[in-house]
Formats: sequence, C-alpha cells, structure tokens
Amino acid sequence: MSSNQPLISVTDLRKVFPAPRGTKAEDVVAVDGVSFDLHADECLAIVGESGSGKTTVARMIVGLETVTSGAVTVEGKDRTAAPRHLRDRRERARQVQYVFQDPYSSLNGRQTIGNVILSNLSLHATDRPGRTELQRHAQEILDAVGLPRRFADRLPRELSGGQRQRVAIARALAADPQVVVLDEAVAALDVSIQAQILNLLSDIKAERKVSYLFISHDLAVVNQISDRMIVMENGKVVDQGDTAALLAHPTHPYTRALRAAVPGPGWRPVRREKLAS
Ligand SMILES: Nc1ncnc2c1ncn2[C@@H]1O[C@H](COP(=O)(O)OP(=O)(O)OP(=O)(O)O)[C@@H](O)[C@H]1O
Repeated sequence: MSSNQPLISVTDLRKVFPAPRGTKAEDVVAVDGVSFDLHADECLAIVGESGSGKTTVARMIVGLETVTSGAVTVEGKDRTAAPRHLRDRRERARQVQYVFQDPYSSLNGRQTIGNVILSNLSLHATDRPGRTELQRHAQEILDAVGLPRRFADRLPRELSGGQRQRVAIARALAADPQVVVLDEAVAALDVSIQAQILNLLSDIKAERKVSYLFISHDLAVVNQISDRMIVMENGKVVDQGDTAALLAHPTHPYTRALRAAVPGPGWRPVRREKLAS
C-alpha cells in the first residue's frame, strides 16, 4: 500500500431498503451517494441525527449489509461484492473490526472474558501460536484495555457497562485490525465512564497503528476523539472537514443546528424542532 493511499475509500455509496412486499410503504433510501476516505492513523467521525444513515454506511463497509450501488475499497481492494471464500471473509474481518453500542448484547453471555479474547486471537492469528503464547497475548490485551488479568475468568454479566465495553475493544484488538469501526460505542455509558473509554481509545490509537471510524450523534464526544468529521443528513453527506475547525465555525445550517443542540458550557441550546428546518 502506498503511504498516501486511503485505508478505506467509499465512493458514491447507496443503500435502498425495499419496502416489504404487499405493503403500500415506500422503499427507504438510507444512504444516498456517500463518498469519503479514511486514512492511516486517523479518526474520522460520522455524525448526524438518528436515522441519517450512519450505521448503514458502517454496516456496508464491514459487509453486514449489501451495497445497492457505489464502491467500498479497503487498502485498494474492492469490498463491494460478498467474499467468495472463508479466507477472504476472515481477512476482511481482520482488517476492519466493529465495536457495537451495546456490549452486553454483542458478547456471548456464556463465554468468559478470557475466551472472548482468545477466540478472536486464534481466529485471526497469521502464524500458528501455541496455547501459552495465545494466553500471554490475551493478558497483554487485557492490560492494554485497562482490565485486571483476573477478569479473564469472569462472565460478561459480572462486569459493569464500561468494563464490558473494554472487553468489546479488547476483542477487536485481538484481530490486530487496521481499522476499528466504533458505532455509538460510548453512547450507553455515563459521562465519566465515557471519558475513560475515550481516553483509552486515544491511548490505543497512539500506541498501535489503528484508525477509527467513529460513529456518533454526540458532537461533544466527536470533538474529543476525532481528527475529521463528516456530517450526514437524510442519507447524504452535507458537510465535512477538520473536526475542531468545523465545530468552532460551523457554516452549514445542519452542522450549526446540531452543534447548537449540544448542551454544556459554551453551547447555546436550541429547540429540537429547529433541527428539522
Ligand atoms: N434493515 C432495515 N430495513 C429497512 N430500513 C432500515 C433498515 N436499517 C435501517 N433502515 C432505515 O434506514 C435509515 C437509516 O438508518 P441508520 O440506522 O443507518 O441511521 P443512523 O444514523 O445510524 O441512526 P441511529 O443512530 O438511530 O441508528 C433509517 O430510516 C432506518 O429506519
């Protein structure tokens, strides 16, 4: 890969969910001509209100949703078509890992934390490591996400929401991915725990060669973590740029409305219905 080739390139991406047969409902155009690049060592945020199409873009990138038209490439390789072999599917999963909003439902309740990490480690290992080597690596990953090693024997239900999200991040890191897609990954957490997880993500990004695609409706969070952001409204990209600059001087009316809706010092409140105008 040349140094300036994007890690992920999305071109004119479109997703239409057909209306259920036999109903008078209309097709839903969830994503409508979206294009952007994600570069190495970058955190790119996708922001927008609920229903703007953020998750559908992410799901198409990781292959959880088919693409209606347009293209997704990862390191220059086409990802639009379904993988033909298990080998291709694994390779795709290794490169781009997904962390969901709700770690409780994304973790197997009967699998210990240690086994969650070990199974992703052995699935994506490029050589054939022995059990001892895998266990040593799993402990290193627990250290990296700030969880005590004794947690390896625990089940997800024995952990707090923040600890479970650390496990979800650990599971993603076990694949040694180039990109982690974080889909509302801190939205379910208390503000103080959110801050801890955001700090953890920043530390991991500084230490490992990993890029983030950070999906959020929360501009305060996006401001803390991302380098660049794109703003989606009704399936389209309506604004994009350097996060700090865009939030300091939002020019697009939708970005201004989103920003004004964020409560807290320095943010002027705006009534919700104004966002629709
Ligand atoms: N499987 C599906 N079938 C039909 N419509 C869908 C499906 N998934 C998403 N949609 C619709 O596509 C649009 C975009 O949804 P999407 O979840 O991508 O938005 P979002 O910005 O991620 O919102 P949220 O943060 O609430 O998840 C919405 O109108 C949604 O109802």
